[in-house]
Amino acid sequence: CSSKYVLSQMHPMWQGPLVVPGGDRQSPIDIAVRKAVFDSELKPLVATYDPQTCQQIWNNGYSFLVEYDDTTDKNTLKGGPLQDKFRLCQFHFHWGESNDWGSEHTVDRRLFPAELHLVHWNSDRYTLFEEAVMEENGLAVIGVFLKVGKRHEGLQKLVDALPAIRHKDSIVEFNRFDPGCLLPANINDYWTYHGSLTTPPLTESVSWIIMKQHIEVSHDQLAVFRSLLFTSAEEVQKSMVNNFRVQQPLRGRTVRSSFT
Ligand SMILES: NS(=O)(=O)c1ccc(CCNC(=O)Nc2ccc(Cl)cc2)cc1
Ligand SMILES: [Zn+2]
Repeated sequence: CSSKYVLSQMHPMWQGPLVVPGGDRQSPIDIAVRKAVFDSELKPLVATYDPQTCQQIWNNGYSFLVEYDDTTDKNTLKGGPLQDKFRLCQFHFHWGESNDWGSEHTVDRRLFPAELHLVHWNSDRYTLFEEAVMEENGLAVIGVFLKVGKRHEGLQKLVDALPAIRHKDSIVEFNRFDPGCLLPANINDYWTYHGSLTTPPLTESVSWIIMKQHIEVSHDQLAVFRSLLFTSAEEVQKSMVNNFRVQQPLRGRTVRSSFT
C-alpha cells in the first residue's frame, strides 16, 4: 500500500508537543473499562485476509511495516462499528525497551509490552489510502495487545525476516503472510472509539477497534523487534525501542464496548 508517501516529514520527536489544530480526538488513550458503554448495536467484526497479497516488509525508521496489495478488495474489514468496507493496507507494531511498557493504548492504565496495529482504509468512499487518511471516516485500525509468554508460531516467519531490515529504509520482499494469524481467538470482544493516527500526520480519521483479548509472543521474539534500528547503516546505531506515543486526553469521548 502507499502509506510510505503519507509520512513524508516525520517530526523527529513525534512523541512530543506536536499539537494538532483542534486536536480533541487524539490517540492513543487509556481505556477505563468501567466507563466504557456497552453498545448492543455493535455487530461482529468480519476480517477477510488473503495471505497471497502480502508484498513487502520495511523499516521506516520508526517501526517495521508489513504491506499488502490494496488495489483490490482482497483484504477487507467490515461490521463491528463500521458502516463501510475497509481495505487492509499494512500492519506494524509499537514496543518498549523492556517488557514493562511499549503499548500505545492502556487498559485501566495497564501497559502492555507491545501493540499491533492493522491499518485499513475506507474503500467504499475513497480510492487511495492517502485520500482516506485525511477524512473523518477514512481509516479503521485494529489494535491488539501483546503479552510475553509462549512463542507465537505464526509470528516467527515475520521475526525471521527482521534481521534483513535492521536499518532504516531497508525493505525486503515478504510473501504469503496471513495477518489473521495475529488476531486473538475472540475478535468479538472489543472497545471502539473515534481517534487519530498516533504518529504524524496525527489526522483524526481513525475508527479504533481495540481487542479485549491479547496475543502472546515469546521474550525472544520481542527481543528481535528490539534488535531493529531507528538509524541507517551510515549513522551511529540507535535501537528501535519505545516507538509509542503517550496517552492523549479523552476530551469527553465515549469508548463503546461490544461486550458486557
Ligand atoms: N500508529 S497508527 O496505527 O495510528 C498509524 C497508521 C498509519 C499511519 C500512516 C502510515 N505510516 C505509518 O504507519 N507510520 C508509522 C508506523 C509506526 C510508527 Cl512507530 C511510526 C510511523 C500512521 C500511523
Ligand atoms: Zn501504530
